[in-house]
Amino acid sequence: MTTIHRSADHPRPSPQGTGRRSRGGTLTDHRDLHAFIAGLPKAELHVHHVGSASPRIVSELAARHPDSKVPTDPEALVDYFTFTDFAHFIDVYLSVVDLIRTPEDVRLLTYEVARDLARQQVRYAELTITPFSSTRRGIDERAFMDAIEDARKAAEAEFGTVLRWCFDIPGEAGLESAEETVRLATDDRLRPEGLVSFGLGGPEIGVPRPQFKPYFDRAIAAGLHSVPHAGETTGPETVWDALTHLRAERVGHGTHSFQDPKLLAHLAEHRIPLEVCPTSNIATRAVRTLDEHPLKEFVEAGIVVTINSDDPPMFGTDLDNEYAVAARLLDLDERGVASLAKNAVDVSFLDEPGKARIRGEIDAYTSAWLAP
Ligand SMILES: O=C(O)c1cccc(C(=O)CC[C@H]2O[C@@H](n3cnc4c(=O)[nH]cnc43)[C@H](O)[C@@H]2O)c1
Ligand SMILES: [Zn+2]
Repeated sequence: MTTIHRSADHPRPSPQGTGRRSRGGTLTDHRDLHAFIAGLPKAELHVHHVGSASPRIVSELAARHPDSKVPTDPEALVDYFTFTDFAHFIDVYLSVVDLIRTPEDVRLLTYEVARDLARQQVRYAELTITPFSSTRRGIDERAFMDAIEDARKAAEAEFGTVLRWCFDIPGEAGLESAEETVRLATDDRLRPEGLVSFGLGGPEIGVPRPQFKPYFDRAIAAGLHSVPHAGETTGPETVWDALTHLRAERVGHGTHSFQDPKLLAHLAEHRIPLEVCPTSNIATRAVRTLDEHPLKEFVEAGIVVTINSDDPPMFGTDLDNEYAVAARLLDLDERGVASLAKNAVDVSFLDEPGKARIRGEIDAYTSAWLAP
């Protein structure tokens, strides 16, 4: 694993505010900025389905399936969700995947994840789902698609949160998983209405990106957008591979891009956004401390960045906290945070009327907040 080590160590990340100009020209207390973020309409572009299972959802699933090794007690879950490295994170992640055994589990998870997003004023989310992990565990493919679609429609009607899907290949599971994922994503009889993109997740070490080119070609030919993870735990060459071979339109993480100035310039020039997930990078130990996170270097290089939560309960975070972290790293006031939130809307795969509606909400909320 390529790990960024640049300054003194810190414990668990905690966003801190600095004085910033705000309402009526006074300095913004960081508590004000947190309150602003909490009410800000947002879009989340990089968040995993199973990785979004809150302690409440995990407990409910574990109670349904008591033979699981996943603890049901929320306090024990905090320890369980402390990772020694990325490989350990994936082991724990798969133990939670093992809790999802029936279409009703899939529906519960999806619907409850939408409820948690709505609580944070998330108006639109692209949820990364790994259908291979469920179908290989015996969930019927038709029932799986119906469960996510049923939850999507209910969530939009009841919470007002629009969900879309990214189906990702769990790369370490091999080309069999790639074939199965692209089949599920492109078969007209199965492909869910909410599916907009195609991804690649799991460990990067020992899982070269180019081998997945034929599967991305098929997904792209079927109208899906390409959004692989790359440069999370390996270097900039993986990001180049994702751009060249997988035709990435956005890059999941892209953290180690900062090691290659030519790559930074390319991402900026071609307006290829990075889906940045700061706390995730600390929790999986891809980056040592938040102060060493390259977010600011990306912005200074002119790259479009979006702020995301990845696997929020597993990383002890949520989207609001990720915006607070970004505000601190980039020294942003309310307008700066609102502009970050609009980046995510702009580069999302939502239709134009939907984007215009959320942009309008962000502007109206920000103006009302800053009004004297
Ligand atoms: O489901 C299986 O049986 C299976 C077998 C072998 C390997 C895998 C995986 O590698 C699954 C990885 C899983 O992790 C998800 N994920 C969540 N957060 C991240 C992240 O920060 N970076 C990369 N992957 C992540 C991803 O969606 C994969 O589904 C599974
Ligand atoms: Zn991810």
